[in-house]
Amino acid sequence: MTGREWGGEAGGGVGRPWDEPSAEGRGDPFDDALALANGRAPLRVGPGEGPKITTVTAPYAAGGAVAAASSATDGGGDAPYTPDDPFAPDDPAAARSGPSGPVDPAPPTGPGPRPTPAAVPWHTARRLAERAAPGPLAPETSALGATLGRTLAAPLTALTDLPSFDTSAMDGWAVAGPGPWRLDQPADASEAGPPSGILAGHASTEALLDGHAIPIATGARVPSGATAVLRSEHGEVRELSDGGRRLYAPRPAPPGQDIRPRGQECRRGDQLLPAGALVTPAVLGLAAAAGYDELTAYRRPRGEVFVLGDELLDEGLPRDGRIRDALGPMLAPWLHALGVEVAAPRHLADEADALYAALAESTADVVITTGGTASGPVDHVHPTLRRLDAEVLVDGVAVRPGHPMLLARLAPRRYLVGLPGNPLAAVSGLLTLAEPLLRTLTARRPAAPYRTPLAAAVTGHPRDTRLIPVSYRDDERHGLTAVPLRFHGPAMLRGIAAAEGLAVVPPGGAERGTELEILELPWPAGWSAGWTPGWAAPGDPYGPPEATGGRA
Ligand SMILES: Nc1nc2c(c(=O)[nH]1)N[C@H]1C(S)=C(S)[C@@H](COP(=O)(O)OP(=O)(O)OC[C@H]3O[C@@H](n4cnc5c(N)ncnc54)[C@H](O)[C@@H]3O)O[C@H]1N2
Ligand code: MOO
Repeated sequence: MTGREWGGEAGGGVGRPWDEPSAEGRGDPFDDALALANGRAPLRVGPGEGPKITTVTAPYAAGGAVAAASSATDGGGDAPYTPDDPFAPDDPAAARSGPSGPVDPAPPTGPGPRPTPAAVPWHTARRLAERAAPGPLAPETSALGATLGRTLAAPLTALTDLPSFDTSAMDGWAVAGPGPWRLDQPADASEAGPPSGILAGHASTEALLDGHAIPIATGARVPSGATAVLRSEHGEVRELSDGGRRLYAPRPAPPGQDIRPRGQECRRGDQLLPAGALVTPAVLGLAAAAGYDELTAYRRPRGEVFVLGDELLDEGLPRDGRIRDALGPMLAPWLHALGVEVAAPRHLADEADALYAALAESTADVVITTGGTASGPVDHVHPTLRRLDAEVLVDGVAVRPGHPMLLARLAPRRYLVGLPGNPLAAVSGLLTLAEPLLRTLTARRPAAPYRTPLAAAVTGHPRDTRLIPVSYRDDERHGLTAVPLRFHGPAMLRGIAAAEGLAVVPPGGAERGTELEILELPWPAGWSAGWTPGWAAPGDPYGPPEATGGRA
């Protein structure tokens, strides 16, 4: 299969900057990685190039004897930590690993030892995930509020001038010509009560005569003939002997003062935002101001989360060797922030048939599984994908934590991201594979590349990229730096919970002061905060009991 065929499903109608040829060229590294991920020989692998197939020697060990021997110091192992705050300096013992061991080249049909293609480099995996889908899902026209977090499928064009009439910017008087002015009352002013003048929303049809003034409120339509607005604190009203009143100003009121002219912000037909803009709360406000009741935005992908693991509990304290599910509560809102319409996570029993049935029945655009990606006795993800004849696009990534993560195409335009069960490894898989895939499906733009110097050295993995939670520090001496956080073991969430991003540490590590790429987390801006899924009461990540779909 060529690279073009591989990305060749019907497109979604937007320009795709990612179609540009990459520095790695088209076809070869991607096709080779894809072929190997599906247990086929790469199209062409020159001497010393490309991934290699090795053979498993130890039961359930994806990495064989060498991986088992190195597990205490592998990115998959947890370095010893003192109970300390997560902002303490990184522990250099935290990320060392031996090379992958040999594996059997023939794919077995059940869980356990299996051929393991050498992991795809981290940046390549992200690009494969970004290109896995041919483009965004179909655009849909929805009520304004329903488009929050989606991407505009068409430019936002002003349906009206803004402001749509000459508007008073201040409370005071509309005046015509130079002062002093004879003070009028609007025709509908009541005899009793204080003079209100022209209020916002009450269009005056009477022209203001030269030398006259009329009270006006902020936001009210300025009457024709008015040349300026005089603020209430800048004028003085004096009673006249004829019963009338006169308005005096200590300074002249230049023409146009405190009037927002019609069309100041935009003219009808002006483009306010291009197609591809993310619908934020501010965009909703702008669209409403510009006259929109609904918007056309790309549909959110429908996502399902299948949480695998007989050891997982939905509530209470860990007990009897069982632990709380940390991933269901975390992934649903995180996926929502990435643009997914996510169903209540379902726990599935560690049974191959349960996973097979769930995947075969799912109609979601994107299925996320957690756990079961390795080669243990109940790790059913790989065998089930083979049983479903899914096309594995990425099978293992050279990143710590999270290296057993995978990406597969279940059917045209339906995808599965297999996240490892260790919670921080799952976060790594989410940002490495799910985020770029979802970015394409939702037509979101990639975050601007962002690099920040490290506040402290970070030990690297000898061959793999490392993702490490960081928090920003800004001080006069060093400026903005990224502080590596502790508690970044694959099974830990304490570091990431305190983090503002994940630093991308190259193989071999990075010295203090090295500028590293930072993966932003979707919530620092906080715009998706407060989301309550339709399927769950606050604090109940699994929704109603009938939606849990399995035992806890
Ligand atoms: N022999 C080897 N064993 C393992 C290797 C290896 O290379 N050789 N890799 C390790 C790494 S690294 C990871 S990551 C895990 C991936 O395993 P799975 O994806 O199959 O995940 P599980 O075995 O189901 O679970 C791993 C771990 O995570 C806990 N877990 C699972 N789900 C949850 C959840 N929803 N909330 C909280 N914790 C969860 C589970 O109890 C296990 O402790 O494989 C290693 N093994
Ligand atoms: O260390 Mo594993 O890498 O938890 O993915």
